Amino acid sequence: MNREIYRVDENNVLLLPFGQLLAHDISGLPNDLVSDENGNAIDCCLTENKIKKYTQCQIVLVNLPDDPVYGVYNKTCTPIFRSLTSRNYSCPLYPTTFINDNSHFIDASEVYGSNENYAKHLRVMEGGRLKFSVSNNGQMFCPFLTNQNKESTRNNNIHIEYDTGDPSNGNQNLGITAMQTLFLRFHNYIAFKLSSLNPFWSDEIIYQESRKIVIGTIQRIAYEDFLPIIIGDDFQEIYGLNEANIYDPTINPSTSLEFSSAASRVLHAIIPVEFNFMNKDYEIENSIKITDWTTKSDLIPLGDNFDKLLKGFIETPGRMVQPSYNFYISNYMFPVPNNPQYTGRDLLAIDIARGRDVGLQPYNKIRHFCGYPLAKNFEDLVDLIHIKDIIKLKNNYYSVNDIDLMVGILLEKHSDGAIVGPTARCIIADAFYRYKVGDRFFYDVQGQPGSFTEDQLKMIKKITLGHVICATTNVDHVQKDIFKTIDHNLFPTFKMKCDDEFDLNFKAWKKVNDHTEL
Ligand code: HEM
Ligand SMILES: [Ca+2]
Repeated sequence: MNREIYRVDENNVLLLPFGQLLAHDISGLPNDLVSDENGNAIDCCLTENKIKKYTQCQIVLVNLPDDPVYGVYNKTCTPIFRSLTSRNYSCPLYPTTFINDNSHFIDASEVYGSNENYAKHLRVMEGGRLKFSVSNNGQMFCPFLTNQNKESTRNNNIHIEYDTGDPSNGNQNLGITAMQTLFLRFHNYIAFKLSSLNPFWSDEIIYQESRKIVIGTIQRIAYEDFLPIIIGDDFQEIYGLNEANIYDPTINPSTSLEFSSAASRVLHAIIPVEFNFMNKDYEIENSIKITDWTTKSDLIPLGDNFDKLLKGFIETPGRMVQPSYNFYISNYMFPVPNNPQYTGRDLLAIDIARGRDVGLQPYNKIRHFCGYPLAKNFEDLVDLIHIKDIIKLKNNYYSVNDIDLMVGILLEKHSDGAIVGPTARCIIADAFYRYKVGDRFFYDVQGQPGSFTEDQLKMIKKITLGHVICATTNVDHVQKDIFKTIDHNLFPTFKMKCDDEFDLNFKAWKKVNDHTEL
């Protein structure tokens, strides 16, 4: 039985995996399993470990005995781990810095890796291509790692893990794995096109040029198709995010923890209960519930599943952002099959705990930072939060200054044209502004070494996620507004055939002189 009744959105499910891909481009806080002196995994839920013994056990979640879900399983503790910090050897005292495993820039690090060694490891070193595995029916996937080669960190029931630029998250669920696959294929597709146009190019030139195009494509989709849905067209304009990009070396392009550990996670609310596998006739052939699909990465290369999964993303209406996550993700995330003891987790509880782990300022301070009055009491929150929610806050927090950032921004009324409220919108816009203006290699920056030519830029600006899907899968129709649900019966003309409309031409990369180096 589906325990979840939720409002659906005009946006489709595809917004979710693309959003997650982007989220893990800019951040990945390592919070590894804790081991003892002998390297054995430690159970943070054992009484003696719960609070003091191991620093990383300090944020275990204590579940109350009357918890409607965990109470039934007599599960009084959920083991989660503190994020790792970096050592600071300098003299003056600085606040603790949290390690980010992924490069902060939006640079497709989830496809190429965040350091040179890993980037090399992912390459074939021939024809500019990335390594890949081939399924039984000849389709390309991220390289398969079997459990014999690499032990699954999450669940030893997974038969395949994929080698991606973001090893910690690329295997987390079918959605993100599908996006990793899509962009791996897109890289190799471009590499093939460029090497056909310029047969004299070396592996290195083809790899770097293809990589630049993939990064440019992800950046363009992020700013022109994805972000306006999240923060609203008007706000994006007012914030200066649509202006011609002039690199400013004084802008810090690092990921802020307010963004990665709170504002971006508001989009966890759009995680649906199920993913649908849909065939060419728009029939749902199979649906996988959240409690299952986080552990089913081996489903993707079977038969036509990959195409059907993408079709399902495009055609299924998404979940609306609302102040709660779906029932399954907030109770049963990452279950361990065949384990008689219930072990699911609560993503929302983890998000709140993570905010405390990394020391986020409370909601009241951040909303003030975003230009709203500092609330002196709960009632002052009424400008941004509905009165019925203020009452709930009052029942759960002692002071208005205690409200967790994650909780406050989830409860804010959505801003006009946006799917988040004013404080989340402000943090998200700030992050995207800095990723763009502070990035010397952002795709539309001109006059830097390696900047695209005018013709190349024109071409990049045309590439939508629809083009990427058409170029790399057997999905046959996509819509121009790729993140909107379009009813193919009511609006058949909004759907375009991949063959006709989504051709990609890379002639702007053709070098006339065989000796020209890029
Ligand atoms: C099926 C979909 C998703 C699942 C199952 C999922 C699950 C998770 C989990 C388990 C974490 C780590 C929590 C922690 O220990 O702190 C996480 C972190 C995060 N998620 Fe999601 N997520 C999903 C989709 C998304 C989406 C759509 C976004 C945003 C657009 C997003 C943004 C983030 C961010 C920014 C982090 C923090 C990354 C870091 O700094 O480590 N996630 N997510
Ligand atoms: Ca990155």
